[in-house]
Amino acid sequence: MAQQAQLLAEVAPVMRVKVLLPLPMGAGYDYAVPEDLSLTPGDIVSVPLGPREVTGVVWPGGADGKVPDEKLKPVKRQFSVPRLSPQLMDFVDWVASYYMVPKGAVLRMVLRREQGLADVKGKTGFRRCAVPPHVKLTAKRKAVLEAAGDRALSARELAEAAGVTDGVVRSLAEAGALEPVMFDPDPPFGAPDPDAGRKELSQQQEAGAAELRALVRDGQGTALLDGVTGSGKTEVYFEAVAEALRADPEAQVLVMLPEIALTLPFLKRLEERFGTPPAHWHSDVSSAGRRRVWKRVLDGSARLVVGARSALFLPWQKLKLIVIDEEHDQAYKQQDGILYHARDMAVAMGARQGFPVVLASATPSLETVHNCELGRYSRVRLPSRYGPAVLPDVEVLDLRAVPPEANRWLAEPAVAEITETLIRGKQVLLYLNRRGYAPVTICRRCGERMTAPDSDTWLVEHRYTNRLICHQTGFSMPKPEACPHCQAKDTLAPCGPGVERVAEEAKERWPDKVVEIFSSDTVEAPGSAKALLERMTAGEIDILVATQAAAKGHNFPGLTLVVGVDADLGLSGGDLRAAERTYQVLSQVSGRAGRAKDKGRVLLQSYQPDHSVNLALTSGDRDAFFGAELHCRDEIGMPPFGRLASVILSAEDERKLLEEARALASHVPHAEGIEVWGPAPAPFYRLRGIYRQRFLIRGRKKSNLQAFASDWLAGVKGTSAVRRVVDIDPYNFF
Ligand SMILES: Nc1ncnc2c1ncn2[C@@H]1O[C@H](COP(=O)(O)OP(=O)(O)OP(=O)(O)O)[C@@H](O)[C@H]1O
Ligand SMILES: [Zn+2]
Repeated sequence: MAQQAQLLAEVAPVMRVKVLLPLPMGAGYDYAVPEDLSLTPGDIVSVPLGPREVTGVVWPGGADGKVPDEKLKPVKRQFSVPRLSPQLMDFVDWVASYYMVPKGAVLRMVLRREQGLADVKGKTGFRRCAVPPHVKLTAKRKAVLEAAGDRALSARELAEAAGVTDGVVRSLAEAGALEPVMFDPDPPFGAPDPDAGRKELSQQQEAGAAELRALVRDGQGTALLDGVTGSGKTEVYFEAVAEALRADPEAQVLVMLPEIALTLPFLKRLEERFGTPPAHWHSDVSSAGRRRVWKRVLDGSARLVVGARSALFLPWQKLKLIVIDEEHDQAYKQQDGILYHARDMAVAMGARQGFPVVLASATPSLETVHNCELGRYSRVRLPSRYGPAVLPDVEVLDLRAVPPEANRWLAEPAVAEITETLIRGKQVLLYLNRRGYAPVTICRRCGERMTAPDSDTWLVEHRYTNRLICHQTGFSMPKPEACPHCQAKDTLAPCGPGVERVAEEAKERWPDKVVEIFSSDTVEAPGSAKALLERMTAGEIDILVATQAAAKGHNFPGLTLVVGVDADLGLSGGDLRAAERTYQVLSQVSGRAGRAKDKGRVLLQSYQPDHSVNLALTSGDRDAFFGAELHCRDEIGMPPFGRLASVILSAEDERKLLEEARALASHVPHAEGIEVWGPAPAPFYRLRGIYRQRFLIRGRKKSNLQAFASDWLAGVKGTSAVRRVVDIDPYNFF
């Protein structure tokens, strides 16, 4: 018997599992399971990899058995956290195949906040207690005692609240005047209450809400909430959120916003509506804050999450609804790393896992409009503004007839209307989607255009910081006194307007008014954006000069006039979506005007007053514009009728780049309905010293571009000198 058992032990195969690591690798590795562990797919483990120890996940599909037993390394340990859900792992696999990237690279987006796995030690906090009589109370100590409450705060928090150093807090605690308590550094989030702050809905809103509630009860499908600016889309989709939370006490809901840093007021609104602050996920959130969200999403206790696109890859346990606000926004497309589109991935995730998705916008993308027309998405309309507010009048100012004076950017009729608005005590928004002072800096003597040293991009003058900055790479330098080309002094002149220059003009024209600039340069920290928006909301700013950053979702009750300083700006360039985007931004910006009782007005300064975008904006006939745009796209077989993918080659060595581009060009496989254009140099051919060439693949709607691209690229051997990136459904060709 004993002999037999020994024999069995010798031949019994080692238990193995496949572990996927968050590294750019397509498949996982096999590892041996130590006897004291029992592992299931989804378990988060730590394994040896060369000299390192790496966190990975036991992946479905089983071990491949390629490595012989004796070479197999054992799993080091299993983290005592809930396992990843099978749905999430399926999603990782699917994203990897759709975007042609290794699974491990997608897993890295899930495990990025793996510090959520560390057994974080409880922190000591301090709270108020009876102060022993012998304790001397200085002013600083008194401030600490006043700031202390029944809830424990860390020494740092308490010190900050009292405006003293940590030392003061600690010495008080040592003297027994504060009670030390252990507290969880990642406390669970409050349970959202679906009925906490429900607003009375208008009839139109109630009808929309009823449709969305039905969608949630159905548990599947995508709906477009298509409502004009100020119609109360947010209030309406809150009802869908409430329904999902109500239906299942474990349900998790994700509300995605394109730019959360600028949307802090939104968190407040959610808190009021659901009675507790939501979990908040974004790159600007502190790493401790993100650790808390990650951990609490994984254990299922974070049920309401507001996040940027990367929130899609949180370790969801029971996701039951995703809402994507401003669904048309291109910020949903990731521009580096894995080039995913968060809206498209959310819709795909909902369809695969069987939960509904709500897309909200006043200016939906053509893709979404088309999907509604095909009946793939349902459409819920909110055609009028909430309450007494009505949509603004839009007028185009023909700059050919009334050009602004030299080096000025506001035409006479716009100036007159601004003056009149200010006299009435109302606010004005001057919109220009150009950061900085002037987009181009030219030498008046030799005509040299200032460019970045290792890029083909122009440098933009920023007076605010007195630097020349490249908006593509972030390169910056102080503005030189002499022209680097002809060495002449003081000849570098700004050319064209940026927000800073328009603000300068506004200050000159209306010297007693408060003029502020809202752009990503002037409001870098989320806190300063918030402060500026609050001042604008409170009516403390008369003229706000703003880029797109101000176009999204803000409510300024005193704002009645919006001037598009250069409404043509978005129309130039060979971009497929130029007209669509320009239309979207201008109507979002216009939507800021007259959201309270006073009717708003919008003036668009343009050299192309008859462009279809301007006609659609003035007539308010959005659907006609979309119809015409869709027709065009159909004729040329472009999305949403056809499909695109681009292959971007980049290298420091221009010769090797061109060689590889030529080799690829001569090996394009033949495939029915698929065409390849290029290679063409990227618009900024040289960026940070890297040269780039691009191919564009166009196929039919049902073409498998992934298979085509992978065959093609596999057929031409690459070199390590040339990087290849495939962008599926590309948005920007840069
Ligand atoms: N039923 C309601 N009761 C009270 N206030 C409402 C109601 N509906 C909307 N509002 C208010 O009207 C304003 C506009 O609503 P909301 O921000 O939801 O509109 P929106 O359609 O999302 O607008 P936009 O597309 O411009 O961001 C908000 O201040 C909101 O609080
Ligand atoms: Zn010069």
